[in-house]
Amino acid sequence: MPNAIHFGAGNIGRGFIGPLLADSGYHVTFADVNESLIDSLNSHDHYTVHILSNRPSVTEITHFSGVVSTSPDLLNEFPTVDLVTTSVGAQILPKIAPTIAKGLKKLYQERPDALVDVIACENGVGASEILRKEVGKHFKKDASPAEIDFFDKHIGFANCSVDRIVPPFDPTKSGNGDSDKEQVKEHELDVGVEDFYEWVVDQDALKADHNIHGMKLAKNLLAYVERKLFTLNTAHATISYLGWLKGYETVNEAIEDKQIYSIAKGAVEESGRALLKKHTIFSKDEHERYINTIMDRRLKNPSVQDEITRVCRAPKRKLGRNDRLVGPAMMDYEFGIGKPTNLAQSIAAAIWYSDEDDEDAVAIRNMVNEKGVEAVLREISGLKRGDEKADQLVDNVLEAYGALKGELGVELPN
Ligand SMILES: NC(=O)c1ccc[n+]([C@@H]2O[C@H](COP(=O)([O-])OP(=O)(O)OC[C@H]3O[C@@H](n4cnc5c(N)ncnc54)[C@H](O)[C@@H]3O)[C@@H](O)[C@H]2O)c1
Ligand SMILES: O=P(O)(O)OC[C@@H](O)[C@@H](O)[C@H](O)[C@H](O)CO
Repeated sequence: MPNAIHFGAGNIGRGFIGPLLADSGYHVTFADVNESLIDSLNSHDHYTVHILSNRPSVTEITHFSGVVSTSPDLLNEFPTVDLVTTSVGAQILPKIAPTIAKGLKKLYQERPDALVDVIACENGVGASEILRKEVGKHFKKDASPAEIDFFDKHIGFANCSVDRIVPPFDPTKSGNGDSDKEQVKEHELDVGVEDFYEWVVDQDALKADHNIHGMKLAKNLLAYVERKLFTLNTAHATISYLGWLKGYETVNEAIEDKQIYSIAKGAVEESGRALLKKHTIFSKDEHERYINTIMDRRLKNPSVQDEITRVCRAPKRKLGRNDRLVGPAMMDYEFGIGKPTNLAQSIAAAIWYSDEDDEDAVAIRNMVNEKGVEAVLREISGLKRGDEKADQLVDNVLEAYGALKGELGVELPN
């Protein structure tokens, strides 16, 4: 039986990547910092994935175990590993890199001929490449030439696009009916997922053939990553930041607000125009269908009750230069498309987001109060002063930020 180590036993780990690996015959060792989650994984021989749709169904997941990611026991899993995957959050990748580096050294000692791939299943451009650089720094420190050769030639780091909405799971709120026996949550490992999924992996970066059902292989990975991040995630974030300011708690509530729907649709049209110019593999008709499926089917799925605070989480990452808001807005300027007014409203709403339980949001509000909004755009979003296009976006967002209160007709936080 092939073996996979998956870092992050959260929603995507248990609800998407873990199940695809298990269904393809892998034993999955989940590695997570959450000790009680690991105890639970080790004390159950199965858990259930609930498909949240108007035709609900369930799949039972078996052949998994858990290990605390900070425990030395995790290193003992590496000599038999075939594939390493992650879904911990892009900002966490540098934290797990030293462990992966140590594990790969152990793998080299016991199986110097092994070919192993590492796939970071995170929202973000080039996540596996970022992980490769981080792991490489640790692996290559004090490494022998043979070890360095092993790292460079035997370990693949393949970027991917990973798409499946996996909200916090509460079967009583799934919209599938409380009385439906199939939807009763058995234990805390159970997870609810939308029926749609897409996992596209860079075929040129893989060192081995892993035969995983549901994993699509493709060249032009950047096109798939940006199409997904700059459409699904752009709309999701826009709906959620504006929704939070208007007092909604779920994505379903916020998307029914006509003003929010219209800004979100405008934002994905603005990003879509640039995406089609940059990535010519997608036709205009195909992209229009892609947008419509997201806006009118996936994000409106009444069986998926997603929390706005989950979608808004980590706003520093989401305001990053290459992420879902600033990334497509800058692409509009770069491809001469014009002023992305809807994206600017979305960026402004993200800066206004002030959930006290979100440490990024608190840091952004403090920065706004101490240094002003422009500092957020320059320092967090990397919009360099003197770069003409970046300066245009800054002006556009500052205008949107000031007008947002009037536009939405709500009181905004300090
Ligand atoms: N949930 C979704 O709809 C969805 C869809 C596509 C992609 N993603 C991406 O998948 C990744 C995970 O998202 P999620 O929704 O599953 O989050 P989550 O919070 O449900 O799961 C993350 C898991 O990582 C663990 N973790 C955190 N730090 C760790 C560390 N240092 N070592 C080991 N484990 C650690 C946490 O304990 C948690 O169990 C993110 O990059 C997200 O953008 C999520
Ligand atoms: O996971 P994040 O924090 O990057 O973004 C929140 C959601 O938009 C995201 O998890 C989506 O549900 C997911 O990307 C769908 O594929």
